[in-house]
Amino acid sequence: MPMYSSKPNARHDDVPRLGILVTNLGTPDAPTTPALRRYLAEFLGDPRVVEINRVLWWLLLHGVILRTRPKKSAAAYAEVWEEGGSPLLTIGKDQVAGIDERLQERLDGPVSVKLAMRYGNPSIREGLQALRDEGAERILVLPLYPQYSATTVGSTYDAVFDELKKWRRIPELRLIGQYHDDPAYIQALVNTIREHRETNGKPEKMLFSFHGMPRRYLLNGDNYHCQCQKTARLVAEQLGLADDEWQVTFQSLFGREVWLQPYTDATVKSLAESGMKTLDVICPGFSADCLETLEEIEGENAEIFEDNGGEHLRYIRALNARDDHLDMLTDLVVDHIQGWPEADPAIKRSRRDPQKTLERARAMGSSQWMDE
Ligand SMILES: C=CC1=C(C)c2cc3[nH]c(cc4nc(cc5[nH]c(cc1n2)c(C)c5CCC(=O)O)C(CCC(=O)O)=C4C)c(C)c3C=C
Ligand SMILES: [Fe+2]
Ligand SMILES: [Fe+2]
Repeated sequence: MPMYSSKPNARHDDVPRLGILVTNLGTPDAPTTPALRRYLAEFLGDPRVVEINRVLWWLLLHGVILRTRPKKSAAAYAEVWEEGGSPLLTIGKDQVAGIDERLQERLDGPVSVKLAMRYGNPSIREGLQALRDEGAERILVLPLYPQYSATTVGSTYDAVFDELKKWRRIPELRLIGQYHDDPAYIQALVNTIREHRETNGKPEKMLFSFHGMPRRYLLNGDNYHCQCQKTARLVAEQLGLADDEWQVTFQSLFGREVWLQPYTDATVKSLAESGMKTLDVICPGFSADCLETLEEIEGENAEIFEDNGGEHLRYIRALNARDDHLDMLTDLVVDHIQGWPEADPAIKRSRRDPQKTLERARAMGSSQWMDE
Protein backbone atom coordinates (compact mmCIF):
# COMPACT_ATOMS: atom_id res chain seq x y z
CA MET A 1 0.00 0.00 0.00
CA PRO A 2 1.70 3.26 -1.09
CA MET A 3 2.01 6.03 1.49
CA TYR A 4 0.56 8.64 -0.85
CA SER A 5 -2.57 8.35 -2.96
CA SER A 6 -2.85 8.96 -6.70
CA LYS A 7 -5.38 9.17 -9.48
CA PRO A 8 -6.20 5.58 -10.45
CA ASN A 9 -4.95 4.53 -13.91
CA ALA A 10 -3.04 7.77 -14.45
CA ARG A 11 -1.47 8.03 -17.94
CA HIS A 12 1.09 10.38 -19.44
CA ASP A 13 -1.32 11.46 -22.13
CA ASP A 14 -4.13 12.27 -19.70
CA VAL A 15 -5.68 15.60 -20.57
CA PRO A 16 -4.91 17.95 -17.64
CA ARG A 17 -8.07 19.65 -16.48
CA LEU A 18 -8.73 22.70 -14.42
CA GLY A 19 -10.64 21.88 -11.22
CA ILE A 20 -12.83 24.30 -9.30
CA LEU A 21 -13.81 23.30 -5.78
CA VAL A 22 -16.75 25.40 -4.59
CA THR A 23 -17.22 25.02 -0.84
CA ASN A 24 -19.61 26.03 1.87
CA LEU A 25 -19.97 25.30 5.56
CA GLY A 26 -21.98 22.10 5.43
CA THR A 27 -25.13 20.80 6.90
CA PRO A 28 -26.39 17.62 8.58
CA ASP A 29 -27.46 14.65 6.44
CA ALA A 30 -30.95 14.66 7.97
CA PRO A 31 -32.91 16.76 10.48
CA THR A 32 -32.56 14.10 13.14
CA THR A 33 -30.81 13.95 16.51
CA PRO A 34 -28.18 11.32 15.49
CA ALA A 35 -27.36 13.17 12.24
CA LEU A 36 -27.04 16.45 14.16
CA ARG A 37 -24.81 14.78 16.74
CA ARG A 38 -22.42 13.62 13.99
CA TYR A 39 -22.46 17.00 12.24
CA LEU A 40 -22.04 19.11 15.39
CA ALA A 41 -19.25 16.84 16.69
CA GLU A 42 -17.27 17.52 13.51
CA PHE A 43 -18.16 21.24 13.33
CA LEU A 44 -17.74 22.16 16.98
CA GLY A 45 -14.69 19.90 17.32
CA ASP A 46 -12.82 22.15 14.86
CA PRO A 47 -10.32 24.31 16.81
CA ARG A 48 -10.75 27.08 14.22
CA VAL A 49 -14.40 27.34 15.30
CA VAL A 50 -14.05 26.89 19.06
CA GLU A 51 -10.61 28.15 19.95
CA ILE A 52 -10.15 27.10 23.55
CA ASN A 53 -8.17 24.52 25.49
CA ARG A 54 -8.67 21.20 23.66
CA VAL A 55 -9.02 18.95 26.70
CA LEU A 56 -11.46 21.25 28.44
CA TRP A 57 -13.50 21.69 25.28
CA TRP A 58 -13.56 17.96 24.49
CA LEU A 59 -15.01 17.27 27.93
CA LEU A 60 -17.62 20.02 27.61
CA LEU A 61 -18.52 19.14 24.00
CA HIS A 62 -18.90 15.40 24.54
CA GLY A 63 -20.05 15.55 28.16
CA VAL A 64 -22.68 18.28 27.85
CA ILE A 65 -23.25 19.95 24.45
CA LEU A 66 -23.58 16.84 22.27
CA ARG A 67 -26.06 15.39 24.76
CA THR A 68 -28.44 18.35 24.57
CA ARG A 69 -27.96 20.53 21.49
CA PRO A 70 -28.50 17.93 18.71
CA LYS A 71 -32.16 17.42 19.64
CA LYS A 72 -32.84 21.16 19.75
CA SER A 73 -30.97 21.79 16.49
CA ALA A 74 -32.72 18.87 14.76
CA ALA A 75 -36.10 20.46 15.53
CA ALA A 76 -34.90 23.77 14.07
CA TYR A 77 -33.56 22.06 10.92
CA ALA A 78 -36.87 20.20 10.51
CA GLU A 79 -38.57 23.59 10.10
CA VAL A 80 -36.50 24.53 7.05
CA TRP A 81 -35.85 21.07 5.54
CA GLU A 82 -37.00 20.72 1.93
CA GLU A 83 -37.81 17.79 -0.32
CA GLY A 84 -34.28 17.82 -1.76
CA GLY A 85 -32.67 18.16 1.70
CA SER A 86 -31.14 21.04 3.59
CA PRO A 87 -31.49 24.42 1.83
CA LEU A 88 -27.74 25.07 2.08
CA LEU A 89 -27.08 21.87 0.13
CA THR A 90 -29.86 22.17 -2.48
CA ILE A 91 -28.97 25.80 -3.17
CA GLY A 92 -25.27 24.85 -3.26
CA LYS A 93 -25.99 22.29 -5.97
CA ASP A 94 -27.84 24.91 -8.05
CA GLN A 95 -25.00 27.39 -7.57
CA VAL A 96 -22.39 24.87 -8.71
CA ALA A 97 -24.48 23.82 -11.72
CA GLY A 98 -24.79 27.50 -12.71
CA ILE A 99 -21.08 28.23 -12.30
CA ASP A 100 -20.20 25.04 -14.19
CA GLU A 101 -22.46 25.95 -17.12
CA ARG A 102 -20.97 29.45 -17.33
CA LEU A 103 -17.37 28.20 -17.15
CA GLN A 104 -17.91 25.52 -19.81
CA GLU A 105 -19.08 28.31 -22.12
CA ARG A 106 -16.27 30.70 -21.28
CA LEU A 107 -13.17 28.50 -21.10
CA ASP A 108 -11.45 26.71 -23.95
CA GLY A 109 -9.80 24.04 -21.84
CA PRO A 110 -11.46 21.21 -19.93
CA VAL A 111 -12.80 22.21 -16.53
CA SER A 112 -14.57 20.32 -13.74
CA VAL A 113 -16.54 22.03 -10.99
CA LYS A 114 -17.46 20.26 -7.72
CA LEU A 115 -19.36 21.22 -4.60
CA ALA A 116 -17.84 20.33 -1.24
CA MET A 117 -18.77 21.02 2.36
CA ARG A 118 -16.34 21.77 5.20
CA TYR A 119 -18.42 19.60 7.56
CA GLY A 120 -20.63 16.71 6.51
CA ASN A 121 -21.24 15.71 2.91
CA PRO A 122 -20.11 15.93 0.16
CA SER A 123 -16.79 16.36 1.95
CA ILE A 124 -13.78 18.37 0.85
CA ARG A 125 -11.86 15.10 0.63
CA GLU A 126 -14.44 13.63 -1.76
CA GLY A 127 -14.56 16.81 -3.84
CA LEU A 128 -10.79 17.05 -4.21
CA GLN A 129 -10.47 13.34 -5.04
CA ALA A 130 -13.25 13.58 -7.63
CA LEU A 131 -11.44 16.52 -9.28
CA ARG A 132 -8.16 14.63 -9.26
CA ASP A 133 -9.75 11.47 -10.64
CA GLU A 134 -11.23 13.49 -13.49
CA GLY A 135 -7.71 14.70 -14.24
CA ALA A 136 -7.54 18.11 -12.54
CA GLU A 137 -3.91 19.17 -12.20
CA ARG A 138 -4.66 22.75 -11.23
CA ILE A 139 -7.26 23.42 -8.56
CA LEU A 140 -8.89 26.67 -7.52
CA VAL A 141 -10.81 26.66 -4.22
CA LEU A 142 -13.73 29.06 -3.93
CA PRO A 143 -15.22 29.13 -0.41
CA LEU A 144 -18.64 30.76 -0.68
CA TYR A 145 -18.00 33.21 2.15
CA PRO A 146 -17.81 36.82 0.97
CA GLN A 147 -15.99 37.88 4.17
CA TYR A 148 -12.82 36.11 5.32
CA SER A 149 -12.76 34.56 8.76
CA ALA A 150 -10.37 32.02 10.22
CA THR A 151 -13.45 30.14 11.48
CA THR A 152 -14.80 29.59 7.96
CA VAL A 153 -12.32 30.27 5.14
CA GLY A 154 -9.28 29.46 7.30
CA SER A 155 -10.85 26.20 8.37
CA THR A 156 -11.70 25.33 4.75
CA TYR A 157 -8.05 25.78 3.82
CA ASP A 158 -7.06 23.48 6.72
CA ALA A 159 -9.29 20.75 5.30
CA VAL A 160 -7.86 21.23 1.78
CA PHE A 161 -4.27 21.06 3.03
CA ASP A 162 -5.03 18.04 5.25
CA GLU A 163 -6.23 16.15 2.19
CA LEU A 164 -3.56 17.29 -0.26
CA LYS A 165 -0.72 16.35 2.05
CA LYS A 166 -1.78 12.73 1.51
CA TRP A 167 -1.39 12.92 -2.28
CA ARG A 168 1.60 11.93 -4.37
CA ARG A 169 1.02 14.51 -7.10
CA ILE A 170 -0.10 17.68 -5.35
CA PRO A 171 -1.94 19.90 -7.82
CA GLU A 172 -1.10 23.53 -8.44
CA LEU A 173 -3.37 25.28 -5.99
CA ARG A 174 -5.04 28.66 -5.71
CA LEU A 175 -7.39 29.83 -2.97
CA ILE A 176 -9.94 32.61 -2.97
CA GLY A 177 -9.97 34.28 0.45
CA GLN A 178 -12.82 36.79 0.25
CA TYR A 179 -14.82 38.98 -2.08
CA HIS A 180 -16.48 41.30 0.45
CA ASP A 181 -15.98 44.47 -1.62
CA ASP A 182 -16.13 43.02 -5.12
CA PRO A 183 -18.18 45.59 -7.10
CA ALA A 184 -20.32 42.88 -8.73
CA TYR A 185 -21.10 41.29 -5.34
CA ILE A 186 -22.10 44.70 -3.96
CA GLN A 187 -24.17 45.32 -7.09
CA ALA A 188 -25.99 41.98 -6.73
CA LEU A 189 -26.90 42.88 -3.13
CA VAL A 190 -28.09 46.31 -4.28
CA ASN A 191 -30.15 44.70 -7.05
CA THR A 192 -31.90 42.29 -4.71
CA ILE A 193 -32.68 45.07 -2.20
CA ARG A 194 -34.05 47.33 -4.95
CA GLU A 195 -36.24 44.50 -6.28
CA HIS A 196 -37.52 43.82 -2.77
CA ARG A 197 -38.36 47.51 -2.30
CA GLU A 198 -40.19 47.67 -5.64
CA THR A 199 -42.54 44.94 -4.42
CA ASN A 200 -42.77 45.73 -0.71
CA GLY A 201 -41.97 49.43 -0.38
CA LYS A 202 -39.27 51.07 1.73
CA PRO A 203 -38.81 49.96 5.35
CA GLU A 204 -38.21 52.33 8.22
CA LYS A 205 -34.80 50.75 8.67
CA MET A 206 -32.62 48.01 7.24
CA LEU A 207 -30.39 45.65 9.21
CA PHE A 208 -27.34 44.02 7.66
CA SER A 209 -27.13 40.95 9.86
CA PHE A 210 -23.92 38.89 9.72
CA HIS A 211 -23.10 35.62 11.49
CA GLY A 212 -21.29 36.45 14.71
CA MET A 213 -18.19 35.03 16.39
CA PRO A 214 -16.50 35.55 19.77
CA ARG A 215 -15.24 39.15 20.04
CA ARG A 216 -11.93 37.63 21.21
CA TYR A 217 -11.27 36.41 17.64
CA LEU A 218 -11.50 39.99 16.34
CA LEU A 219 -9.20 41.22 19.12
CA ASN A 220 -6.75 38.43 18.20
CA GLY A 221 -6.59 39.59 14.58
CA ASP A 222 -9.50 38.11 12.60
CA ASN A 223 -10.46 40.72 9.98
CA TYR A 224 -14.02 39.39 9.47
CA HIS A 225 -15.67 42.21 11.44
CA CYS A 226 -14.02 44.92 9.28
CA GLN A 227 -15.02 43.17 6.06
CA CYS A 228 -18.66 42.90 7.22
CA GLN A 229 -18.70 46.63 8.00
CA LYS A 230 -17.26 47.48 4.59
CA THR A 231 -19.73 45.30 2.67
CA ALA A 232 -22.66 46.96 4.43
CA ARG A 233 -21.25 50.47 3.97
CA LEU A 234 -20.71 49.97 0.24
CA VAL A 235 -24.26 48.67 -0.25
CA ALA A 236 -25.76 51.49 1.85
CA GLU A 237 -23.75 54.09 -0.11
CA GLN A 238 -24.87 52.69 -3.43
CA LEU A 239 -28.50 52.69 -2.28
CA GLY A 240 -28.10 56.28 -1.00
CA LEU A 241 -29.26 55.34 2.51
CA ALA A 242 -28.99 57.93 5.27
CA ASP A 243 -27.03 56.91 8.39
CA ASP A 244 -30.20 56.29 10.43
CA GLU A 245 -31.71 54.06 7.73
CA TRP A 246 -29.33 51.12 8.18
CA GLN A 247 -27.28 49.27 10.79
CA VAL A 248 -24.88 46.32 11.02
CA THR A 249 -25.70 43.58 13.55
CA PHE A 250 -24.39 40.09 14.39
CA GLN A 251 -26.50 36.98 14.87
CA SER A 252 -26.33 33.27 15.82
CA LEU A 253 -24.76 33.65 19.24
CA PHE A 254 -23.37 30.39 20.66
CA GLY A 255 -22.12 29.81 24.20
CA ARG A 256 -21.48 32.26 27.03
CA GLU A 257 -18.64 34.35 25.66
CA VAL A 258 -19.14 37.94 24.43
CA TRP A 259 -19.59 37.88 20.63
CA LEU A 260 -19.41 40.64 18.04
CA GLN A 261 -21.99 43.29 18.84
CA PRO A 262 -24.62 44.64 18.49
CA TYR A 263 -26.62 41.43 18.50
CA THR A 264 -29.33 41.06 15.86
CA ASP A 265 -32.06 39.73 18.17
CA ALA A 266 -31.52 42.41 20.84
CA THR A 267 -31.54 45.12 18.16
CA VAL A 268 -34.71 43.76 16.56
CA LYS A 269 -36.39 43.76 19.98
CA SER A 270 -35.34 47.29 20.89
CA LEU A 271 -36.36 48.68 17.47
CA ALA A 272 -39.81 47.13 17.87
CA GLU A 273 -40.08 48.49 21.41
CA SER A 274 -39.15 51.95 20.17
CA GLY A 275 -42.23 51.92 17.90
CA MET A 276 -40.76 50.81 14.59
CA LYS A 277 -43.29 49.00 12.39
CA THR A 278 -41.39 47.83 9.28
CA LEU A 279 -37.88 46.45 9.32
CA ASP A 280 -35.98 44.78 6.47
CA VAL A 281 -33.17 42.35 7.25
CA ILE A 282 -30.56 41.17 4.76
CA CYS A 283 -27.75 38.72 5.59
CA PRO A 284 -24.97 39.49 3.08
CA GLY A 285 -22.49 37.07 4.67
CA PHE A 286 -24.60 34.06 3.72
CA SER A 287 -24.22 33.22 0.03
CA ALA A 288 -27.03 30.68 0.36
CA ASP A 289 -30.07 30.57 2.58
CA CYS A 290 -29.76 28.14 5.45
CA LEU A 291 -30.85 27.48 9.00
CA GLU A 292 -29.33 30.74 10.21
CA THR A 293 -31.28 32.91 7.78
CA LEU A 294 -34.55 31.00 7.34
CA GLU A 295 -35.18 29.73 10.84
CA GLU A 296 -33.32 32.37 12.84
CA ILE A 297 -34.06 35.58 10.92
CA GLU A 298 -37.20 34.89 8.90
CA GLY A 299 -38.64 32.78 11.74
CA GLU A 300 -37.37 33.67 15.22
CA ASN A 301 -36.44 37.31 14.70
CA ALA A 302 -39.68 38.11 12.85
CA GLU A 303 -41.48 36.69 15.89
CA ILE A 304 -39.38 38.81 18.28
CA PHE A 305 -40.23 41.91 16.21
CA GLU A 306 -43.95 41.20 16.20
CA ASP A 307 -44.08 40.19 19.88
CA ASN A 308 -42.61 43.56 20.84
CA GLY A 309 -44.89 45.84 18.85
CA GLY A 310 -43.41 45.71 15.34
CA GLU A 311 -45.58 44.77 12.37
CA HIS A 312 -43.44 43.44 9.54
CA LEU A 313 -39.92 42.09 9.67
CA ARG A 314 -39.16 41.28 6.04
CA TYR A 315 -36.23 39.01 5.39
CA ILE A 316 -34.52 39.62 2.03
CA ARG A 317 -33.32 36.29 0.70
CA ALA A 318 -29.64 35.45 0.13
CA LEU A 319 -28.20 35.80 -3.37
CA ASN A 320 -28.52 32.01 -3.79
CA ALA A 321 -28.65 31.05 -7.49
CA ARG A 322 -29.62 34.49 -8.86
CA ASP A 323 -28.07 35.15 -12.27
CA ASP A 324 -26.20 38.25 -11.10
CA HIS A 325 -24.70 36.23 -8.23
CA LEU A 326 -23.60 33.31 -10.42
CA ASP A 327 -22.23 35.71 -13.06
CA MET A 328 -20.26 37.46 -10.34
CA LEU A 329 -18.88 34.20 -8.90
CA THR A 330 -17.92 33.00 -12.38
CA ASP A 331 -16.07 36.28 -13.02
CA LEU A 332 -14.30 35.80 -9.70
CA VAL A 333 -13.15 32.33 -10.79
CA VAL A 334 -12.00 33.62 -14.17
CA ASP A 335 -10.04 36.43 -12.47
CA HIS A 336 -8.28 33.91 -10.24
CA ILE A 337 -7.24 31.48 -12.97
CA GLN A 338 -5.45 34.14 -15.01
CA GLY A 339 -2.04 33.01 -16.17
CA TRP A 340 -2.83 29.34 -15.70
CA PRO A 341 -2.53 27.63 -19.07
CA GLU A 342 -5.93 26.18 -19.83
CA ALA A 343 -4.12 23.18 -21.27
CA ASP A 344 -0.58 22.38 -22.30
CA PRO A 345 0.39 22.72 -26.00
CA ALA A 346 -0.04 19.00 -26.74
CA ILE A 347 -3.54 19.12 -25.35
CA LYS A 348 -4.39 22.21 -27.37
CA ARG A 349 -3.42 20.18 -30.45
CA SER A 350 -5.36 17.22 -29.15
CA ARG A 351 -8.49 19.27 -29.15
CA ARG A 352 -7.99 19.78 -32.88
CA ASP A 353 -7.00 16.19 -33.56
CA PRO A 354 -6.99 13.88 -30.55
CA GLN A 355 -5.85 10.83 -32.53
CA LYS A 356 -2.72 12.58 -33.86
CA THR A 357 -1.73 13.78 -30.41
CA LEU A 358 -2.08 10.31 -29.00
CA GLU A 359 0.08 8.89 -31.81
CA ARG A 360 2.71 11.57 -31.21
CA ALA A 361 2.73 10.83 -27.47
CA ARG A 362 3.07 7.09 -28.14
CA ALA A 363 5.92 7.71 -30.59
CA MET A 364 7.66 9.66 -27.82
CA GLY A 365 7.27 6.62 -25.57
CA SER A 366 5.07 8.34 -23.03
CA SER A 367 1.79 6.67 -23.69
CA GLN A 368 1.12 5.02 -20.37
CA TRP A 369 2.99 4.38 -17.23
CA MET A 370 0.72 2.81 -14.67
CA ASP A 371 -1.66 -0.13 -14.55
CA GLU A 372 -2.75 -1.75 -17.84
C1 LIG B 1 -19.31 27.86 18.01
C2 LIG B 1 -19.26 28.79 17.29
C3 LIG B 1 -19.57 29.15 15.91
C4 LIG B 1 -18.84 30.04 15.17
C5 LIG B 1 -17.59 30.79 15.58
C6 LIG B 1 -19.47 30.14 13.89
C7 LIG B 1 -19.04 30.95 12.84
C8 LIG B 1 -19.66 31.06 11.61
N1 LIG B 1 -20.65 30.25 11.08
C9 LIG B 1 -20.99 30.70 9.83
C10 LIG B 1 -21.97 30.18 8.98
C11 LIG B 1 -22.93 29.23 9.35
N2 LIG B 1 -23.13 28.68 10.60
C12 LIG B 1 -24.17 27.81 10.56
C13 LIG B 1 -24.64 27.03 11.60
C14 LIG B 1 -24.07 26.96 12.87
N3 LIG B 1 -23.07 27.73 13.39
C15 LIG B 1 -22.73 27.31 14.66
C16 LIG B 1 -21.70 27.79 15.49
C17 LIG B 1 -20.69 28.70 15.10
N4 LIG B 1 -20.57 29.31 13.89
C18 LIG B 1 -23.59 26.18 14.96
C19 LIG B 1 -23.56 25.39 16.25
C20 LIG B 1 -24.40 25.95 13.84
C21 LIG B 1 -25.37 24.79 13.65
C22 LIG B 1 -26.73 25.04 13.89
C23 LIG B 1 -27.07 25.06 15.32
O1 LIG B 1 -26.98 24.04 15.99
O2 LIG B 1 -27.44 26.15 15.78
C24 LIG B 1 -24.70 27.79 9.22
C25 LIG B 1 -25.93 27.03 8.75
C26 LIG B 1 -25.68 25.62 8.28
C27 LIG B 1 -26.93 24.97 7.75
O3 LIG B 1 -26.90 23.75 7.67
O4 LIG B 1 -27.93 25.58 7.41
C28 LIG B 1 -23.93 28.67 8.47
C29 LIG B 1 -24.05 28.95 7.00
C30 LIG B 1 -20.17 31.83 9.54
C31 LIG B 1 -20.23 32.63 8.25
C32 LIG B 1 -19.34 32.05 10.64
C33 LIG B 1 -18.30 33.06 10.88
C34 LIG B 1 -17.99 34.05 10.18
FE1 LIG C 1 -22.07 29.23 12.36
FE1 LIG D 1 -28.87 29.97 14.73
